[in-house]
Amino acid sequence: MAARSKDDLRSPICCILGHVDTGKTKLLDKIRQTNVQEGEAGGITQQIGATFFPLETIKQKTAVLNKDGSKEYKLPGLLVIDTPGHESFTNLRSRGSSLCNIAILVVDIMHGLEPQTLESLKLLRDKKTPFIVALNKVDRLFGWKAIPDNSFVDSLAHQSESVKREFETRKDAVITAFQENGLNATLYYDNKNMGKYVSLVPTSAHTGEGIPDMIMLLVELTQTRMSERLMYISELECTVLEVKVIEGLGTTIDVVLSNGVLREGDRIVLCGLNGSAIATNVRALLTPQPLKELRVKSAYVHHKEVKASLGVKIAAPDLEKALAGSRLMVVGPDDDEEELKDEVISDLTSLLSSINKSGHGVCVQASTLGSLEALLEFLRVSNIPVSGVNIGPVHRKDIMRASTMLEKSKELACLLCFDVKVDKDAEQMAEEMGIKVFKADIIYHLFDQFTAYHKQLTEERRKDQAPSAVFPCILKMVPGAIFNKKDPIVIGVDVVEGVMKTGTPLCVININPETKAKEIVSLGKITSMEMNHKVVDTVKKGGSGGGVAIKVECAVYENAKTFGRHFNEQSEFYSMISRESINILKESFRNDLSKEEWALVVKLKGKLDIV
Ligand SMILES: Nc1nc2c(ncn2[C@@H]2O[C@H](COP(=O)(O)OP(=O)(O)OP(=O)(O)O)[C@@H](O)[C@H]2O)c(=O)[nH]1
Repeated sequence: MAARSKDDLRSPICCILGHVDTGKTKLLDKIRQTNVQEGEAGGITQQIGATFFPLETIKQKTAVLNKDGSKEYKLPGLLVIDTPGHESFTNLRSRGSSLCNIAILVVDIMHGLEPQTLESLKLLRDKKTPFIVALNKVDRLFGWKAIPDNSFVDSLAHQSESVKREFETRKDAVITAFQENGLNATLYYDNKNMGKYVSLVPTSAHTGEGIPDMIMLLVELTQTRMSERLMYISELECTVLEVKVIEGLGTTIDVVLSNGVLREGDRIVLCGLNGSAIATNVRALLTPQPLKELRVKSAYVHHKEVKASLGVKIAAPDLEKALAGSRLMVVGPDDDEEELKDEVISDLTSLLSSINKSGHGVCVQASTLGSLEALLEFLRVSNIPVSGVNIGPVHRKDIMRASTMLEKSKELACLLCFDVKVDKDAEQMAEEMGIKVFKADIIYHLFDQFTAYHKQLTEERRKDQAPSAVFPCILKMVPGAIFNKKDPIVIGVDVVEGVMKTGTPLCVININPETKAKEIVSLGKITSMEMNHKVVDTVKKGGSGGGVAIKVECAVYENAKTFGRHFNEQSEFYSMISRESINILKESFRNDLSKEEWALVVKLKGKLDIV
């Protein structure tokens, strides 16, 4: 255990999340913009997938809020995870809390809460990650007068009454929207209870206003509310962000070291794409060259040892199949390598075990372990079964896997792709085989696409099956209402039970006078119905009033049945259901029948001896 001295404090790791175009990148750029003179010690350093702000920079950036010098700074710095491309972004969103101590959820003050804001919010709450909300783009309030890089409170005080009013209205709308999503939020300077309320920091990534407030809040929140344990270097905690091929280095992994120390030559284990763990030795630990040394030939600085928290590139053999989102562990002198391998791979296997063992479900594909986890959880909650998963770009073999569902269920013969590329061959193959491929960068868009497709297929199937669907009914003849005795039979009936539809085949049950055996006699199908001189196609129990005239036609003339011989005024007429027709009802018309009508299906099944 490292000594609990100030040298061993680690910097908190901060992620930025939010809906597209809210200004995440711009905010990052703005806080990265350095006032530190070139070459001055303690400057901001760009790391792999992250930017490090040393204490000195933090002090400078928050100076407008600390004019009397009363603020206390206990941190060595702050590591802000960059979210340049989409891939690492989703990775961080889904794996967020495992490497992120605090998050900034960016909301565009002009747009309020947007779909992805809610998705990010859910993730932060699920993972119990503390966060603040940057209410960005305040400079877009009509008539805003910018005071660059100023504290927000002071800037607001300089605005006209109408700007202040617009700010209040928009801020209140955001607070209400958060409330509707079960979250208490308030302006950070009104927040007296950080445990209960989330702080809103108004910012402008364009003018820099509110950015001192945001950084100060991050500092205060992390140093007061983060447990000491998290702050001190203890066990190694390291997460693979991205797997990248770099000329001259081969396949490398970009990792965030969130706790502990990594050394050149360390034996490391991590999760592999094919479900087995990778064990290899660190050949090089690399960070980008500081800006002032760009003239140096090599793009990277080599380190013998790196200490949390930071982003670092690892070059090592056998990383081709490394899995983004995976944990990385170091095999210590007392560790059993096999045990560690089992441990890292358990992240993947526990995910895989959550999928449907019966092999009935959609296939899903995601960019990283973290995003796969988020997607599977979403599908589980949405009751969409999953039969196969994979990570990385979609190839032909993934389409093959999805095609095994074609025979069982067309709806489920699809591939839900979250933030992954689909190669051309695979796309063509899917098209030829009739496998639907859905692609989206936002999880619930996949859900929307899938449910829309599901609905469309259900509608198509209902249309196809409608002629074979037999709704249950029991009919009685209205006394004397015989209009035609045979082919077509035309009689007046009442619906005693269930629902009568045009197209329903009818039968009667007679007892053979000699053998006393039960005989089910098919009469033909109802081809038309008329009530009060109007053509109708559905009549429910109790809805037949003074009777419905029905025409029953038999497809084969020789089979035609006659009044007086095969049925009479006392006969009960039944829908002639079958095993097949019941299955169709269950599959496509389940919700069209009431509980009572389903009970009638069971009753008719008994009467007609259907097993
Ligand atoms: N007026 C104003 N515009 C802003 C501000 N922040 C961002 N923008 C603009 O909003 C647009 C989106 O900003 P980005 O920083 O790319 O947004 P993002 O959230 O990173 O977007 P994605 O990476 O697509 O998710 C750009 O045109 C920015 O110039 C702000 O504070 N004020």
